[in-house]
Amino acid sequence: MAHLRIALAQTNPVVGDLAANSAKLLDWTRQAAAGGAHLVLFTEMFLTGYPVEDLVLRSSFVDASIAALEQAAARLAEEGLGELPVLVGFMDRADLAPRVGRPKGAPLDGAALLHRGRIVTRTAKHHLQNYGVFDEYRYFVRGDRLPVFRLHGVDVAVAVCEDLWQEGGPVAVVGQAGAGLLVAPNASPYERGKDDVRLELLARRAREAGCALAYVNQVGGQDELVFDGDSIVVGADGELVARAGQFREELLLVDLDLPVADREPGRTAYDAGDGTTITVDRFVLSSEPVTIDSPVAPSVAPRLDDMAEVYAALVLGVRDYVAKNGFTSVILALSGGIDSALTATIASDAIGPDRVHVVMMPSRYSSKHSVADAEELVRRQGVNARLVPIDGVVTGFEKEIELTGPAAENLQARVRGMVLMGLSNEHGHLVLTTGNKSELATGYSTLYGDSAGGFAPIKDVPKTMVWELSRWRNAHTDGWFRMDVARPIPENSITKEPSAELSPDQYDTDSLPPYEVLDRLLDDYVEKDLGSAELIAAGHDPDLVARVIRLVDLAEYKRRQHPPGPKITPRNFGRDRRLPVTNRWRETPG
Ligand SMILES: Nc1ncnc2c1ncn2[C@@H]1O[C@H](COP(=O)(O)OP(=O)(O)OC[C@H]2O[C@@H]([n+]3cccc(C(=O)O)c3)[C@H](O)[C@@H]2O)[C@@H](O)[C@H]1O
Ligand SMILES: Nc1ncnc2c1ncn2[C@@H]1O[C@H](COP(=O)(O)OP(=O)(O)OP(=O)(O)O)[C@@H](O)[C@H]1O
Ligand SMILES: NC(=O)CC[C@H](N)C(=O)O
Repeated sequence: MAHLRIALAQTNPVVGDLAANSAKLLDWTRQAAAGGAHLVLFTEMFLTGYPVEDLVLRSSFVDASIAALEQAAARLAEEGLGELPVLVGFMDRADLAPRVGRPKGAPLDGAALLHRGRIVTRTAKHHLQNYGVFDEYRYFVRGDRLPVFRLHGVDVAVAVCEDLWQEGGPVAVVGQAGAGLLVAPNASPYERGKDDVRLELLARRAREAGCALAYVNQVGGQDELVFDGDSIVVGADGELVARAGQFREELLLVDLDLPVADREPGRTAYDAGDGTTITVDRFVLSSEPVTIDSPVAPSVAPRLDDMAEVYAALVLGVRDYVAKNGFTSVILALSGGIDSALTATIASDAIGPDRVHVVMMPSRYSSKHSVADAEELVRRQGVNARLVPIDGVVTGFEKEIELTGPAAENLQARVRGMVLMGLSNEHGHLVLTTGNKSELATGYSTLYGDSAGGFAPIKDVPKTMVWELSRWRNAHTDGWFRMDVARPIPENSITKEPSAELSPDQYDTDSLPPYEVLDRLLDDYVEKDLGSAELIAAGHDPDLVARVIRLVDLAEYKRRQHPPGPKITPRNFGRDRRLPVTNRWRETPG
């Protein structure tokens, strides 16, 4: 057996900030060296951040990525870290003709090994995923080389993220070619339940590859995606060896006993089992074995439960959107209802209540308890609050333009939106909008009113889960919240019947079915894409199916104008679900 101590750098890069990401590479490599690591692994496209979307189409950005890689190799050596091999993701360019409509030089989702001031080898993602939130085929060409480098007598193979998720390709080739360790840089966004899927997948791939597998994942928020980290090492038998924490940065050091390499260096082409050929390039970096005098105990971070995971994703999504976009404070409208209460709580936990500003804006239809519930939240959390009664503005507007029915009702929501945007302009706060997924699905919000804002923390949270999360948060005071308050949400906001309070005695259930019924139907229609016949066969009421499908379909234009917010379900409104706005296809006639 040979030994290796590997360091998994589960870090939070910033998209487009090559200088900051390079500085982080240096800093974390220094820490890994201090920890006695023999190899450091960074995440997929770490130098550029992930996903960079149409920045890939800018030749200048690809050039900058390659230049940053070259500079990083030199800088590591200058800083005395050259002896420690570093595997890092970056954007590369292939020696290929580009596909139609794309820039010259065909971009690659690449990874490189840096050692002694040089780029020792490069590889690139082979499987280009083009489903869900991903568009890799739009951007990249397929990698067709698989490096296997010998490090202290162990053969180490490299595969990039999606290459683990597909049958055939790099994993199948490692199985044929042989290696002692497979390492994989990843940028795998969070959604509910994905951590269990990942662990099972990695166990299976390790067995297929016939070697241990080290999986390092990005952490942090990037627009509507949240990366959860949760880096994992499994043995060749698929058994879990080590696991990093979720939703936080961590340098995970793992000691591994691995088989001594016995294959000859050289280049060999393999049938990848997916209709392609992959060339394995086996070479020696170092053959001398190492001993590990004081082994590190294998660390398996405790798992968050399901609601804790979702809550952590929302908090991190808000924290990183705020910080990475240069804001220091947020503002939102606080009604005393549960949506704005939960949004305020997430914001307080993300950036601290001293940086959260709430505005209470009662109208003539606001109930007494709404104002009292909002004030109670302010008292519990210590957020900055101001009261702006909107009746005078609404009445002034009505004097000039006569509006009736829904047009008059929406005016209140729009005046509130205007107040928020005014205060945002004046003080530089980011406006958080409070709509949940059930409302977004059915179009139950006022355009340029309560949907106005820059970021939408709970837009992917169905209303029934809004209550669940609120109860969960009131029962927990974990150390990673930036607000150290027990039971931050007034119980009355959780238990009262939901109402838009845009007209007298108005309740959501006047126009919508109970949320338990609605959310089940929305899940089947939006997330599972069932057609109307399948929905009825699944037990949903036929009249309700027709009504809800119509509401969902007609609200596409509102969703298209809604701000981004963190994805937590397998299918969010945004990158996961792209429908035409101008669209006459209907599941049900009418
Ligand atoms: N295809 C299309 N493409 C682009 N724009 C389109 C459009 N169809 C309509 N429009 C525009 O959209 C307007 C209608 O949308 P909008 O102005 O929003 O108004 P609308 O959807 O008619 O009314 C808002 C609804 O949301 C409910 N609401 C409001 C506020 C808060 C809550 C809550 O409980 O949280 C619920 C309220 O009770 C009402 O049912 C039209 O007047 C038109 O200007
Ligand atoms: N009186 C109010 N003061 C301040 N903001 C309000 C007020 N009424 C509504 N809002 C804002 O408009 C959003 C839409 O709220 P609305 O009361 O219409 O129903 P909701 O969707 O159930 O939300 P919530 O549960 O937060 O009340 C609220 O989340 C809040 O941001
Ligand atoms: N960046 C990637 O290649 C990620 C793809 C992969 N299926 C995932 O979510 O985890």
